[in-house]
Amino acid sequence: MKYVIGIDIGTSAVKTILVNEQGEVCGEVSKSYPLIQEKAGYNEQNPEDWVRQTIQALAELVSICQVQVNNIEGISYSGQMHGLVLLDQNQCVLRNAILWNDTRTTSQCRNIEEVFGEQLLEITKNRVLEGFTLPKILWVKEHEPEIFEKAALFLLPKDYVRFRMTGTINSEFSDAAGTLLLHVTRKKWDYDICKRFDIPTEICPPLVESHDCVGTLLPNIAEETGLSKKTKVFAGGADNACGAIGAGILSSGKTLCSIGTSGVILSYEEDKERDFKGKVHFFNHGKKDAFYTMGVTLAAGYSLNWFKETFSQNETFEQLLHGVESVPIGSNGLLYTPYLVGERTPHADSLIRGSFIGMDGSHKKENFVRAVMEGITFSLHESIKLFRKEGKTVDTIISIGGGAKNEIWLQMQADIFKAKVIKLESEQGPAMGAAMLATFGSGWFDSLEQCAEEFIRETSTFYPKESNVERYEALFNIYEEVYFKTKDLNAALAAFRDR
Ligand SMILES: Nc1ncnc2c1ncn2[C@@H]1O[C@H](COP(=O)(O)OP(=O)(O)O)[C@@H](O)[C@H]1O
Ligand SMILES: O=C(CO)[C@@H](O)[C@H](O)COP(=O)(O)O
Repeated sequence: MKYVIGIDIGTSAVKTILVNEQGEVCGEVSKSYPLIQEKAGYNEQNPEDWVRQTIQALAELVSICQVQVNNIEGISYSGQMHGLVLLDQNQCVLRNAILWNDTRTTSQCRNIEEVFGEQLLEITKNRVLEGFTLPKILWVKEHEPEIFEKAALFLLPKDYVRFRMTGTINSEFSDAAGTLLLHVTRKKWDYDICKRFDIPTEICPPLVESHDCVGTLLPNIAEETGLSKKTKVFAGGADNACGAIGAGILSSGKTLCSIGTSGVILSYEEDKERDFKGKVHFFNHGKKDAFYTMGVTLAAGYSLNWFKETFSQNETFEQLLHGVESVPIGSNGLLYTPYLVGERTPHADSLIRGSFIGMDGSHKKENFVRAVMEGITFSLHESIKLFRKEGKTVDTIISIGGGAKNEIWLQMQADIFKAKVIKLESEQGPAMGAAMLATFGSGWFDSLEQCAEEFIRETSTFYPKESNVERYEALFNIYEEVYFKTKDLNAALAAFRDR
C-alpha cells in the first residue's frame, strides 16, 4: 500500500494526516502552538513553534501508524494565509511572523490606496486589507527599519515550514495571491508594486504550482521524524485553496464553509475576469489556472475558543457545547457579533469589536455558548447573502474545519444558510487537500478531480428545517443591524484599548 502525508499549518495547531491509496485517513496527529498578542490588534506566532510542532507531529504520526516509511511517497502542505515571515541573507528569521488576523496596519493600507487607487484592485483582484502581506511589510519598514534593512526574503507560513524541511525556497500561486504583490490572472509577482514602495524585488520567493515537486526531506528532518529522506515534497497551497480541494470544490456549483480559527465561505470561480469589485476575496486556486472567491469572518472558531479560554478553560469543546441543543433559537434573546479582532466580510473594519446584545439575569453559560455559535454562523451567512446577490447559486455547502465536528452546529448552518449542508468523513479538509496535491504530484491520478472522486466521502447531510429557517430569518435581520449600531461606539472605544 502507498501513502501520502498532508500537513496543515493552522492558526491554532498543525494537523498532520497519513492517507492511503484509497483516500482513507490511517492516522492523524495535531500539535498546538500559542498566539502572541502583545497589544490590541496584534497577532503573531513564532515560526520556530510551527517547525518544532510539525516535526513532533510527524514523528508521532510515523510511530503510531507503523507503516513502511519507504511507502510514504509524498508530503505536501496547507497553511494559514498572508502571514509575514521575514528572513535575512543567512535565511534566519528576523522577527515573529505577523499573522492574517493582525490588524495593526490600517495606516499602511490607506497609504497603499492613496498611491495606487483602483489600479491595485485590477492587478491583485483584491481590496487592500490589514490582514494581507504587503501592508505588513510596509509596517515593518516604517516601525522596525533596522529589521527591514536586513530582510532578504519573505515567506508565507507553510512555505517557511517547507523550506526548513527541504532547504528549498519557493512560494506557490494560491498563497502568493493573498500578498497583494501578485498579478493574480497573469500569475507573476508584480514588481512595479514593490518598486512603488521601495521594497527590493528580490524579497519575493520563486513561484511554482501547488502540485510541483520542490525537493525531498533534509537528512536531519528525515532522522527526527523517522521518515525517509527520499520522500518527495510538493509545494502545497493556501489553507482555503487546500480546504476547497479536500472538499471537492473543483468546479462551479458547490460552496465551502470552513470554521477554523477564521470562518470562510468559498465558491469556485470559472471566470477569471469576473469582477466582484473587491467585496469578496478573489484568489488563485491550488488547481492549476483555476480561481475561487470567498468571504471571511476573522474570528469564527476563534470566538468559541476565546469564550472557552476566558470563561471555561478546563472544559473540552464537547463539554462546552453540551446542552446548547436545549437552548431555543435566539438563545433567549441574546445576540453575539464575532468582531473580536475587527472584521473583513462584509464590513472591512479593523476598529469594530464584538458585542453581546440583550443580556438578561436569567441567562446561563449555555445561552452565551449558543449565542456565540449563532453569531458566527450569521456572520458567515452575510457572505452567502453577498454571493447570492451576485447571482451565485448556493444550495449545497460542504462544511469543514473544527466547527464541522459538532452536529448541532451543522444543523444550525443548514437552517441559517437555507441550504443543504454536507459533512465529510474527515473534517480536516485543508490537510486532505494537501495530501491530494501530493497524490496528484506523485502521478497517482491524472487530475485532482479524479483524486477527489476516489478520496472524498460524504458521511451525513443536514437539511434546513422550515420552522427553524423562519425563526433564524427574523433573528438575522436584527443581527445585521448590530454592526451599524455599534460601529461608532467601537471607534470611540478604540482610544481605551491598550497600545
Ligand atoms: N468539538 C468541537 N465542536 C465545535 N467546534 C470545535 C470543536 N473542536 C474545535 N472546534 C472549533 O474549531 C476551531 C479550530 O478549528 P481548526 O480547523 O483546527 O482551526 P485552524 O485551522 O485555524 O487551526 C476551534 O477554535 C473551535 O472553535
Ligand atoms: O486570512 C484568511 C483567509 O484570507 C484565513 O482563512 C487564514 O488563512 C487562516 O485560516 P485558519 O487558520 O482559520 O484555517
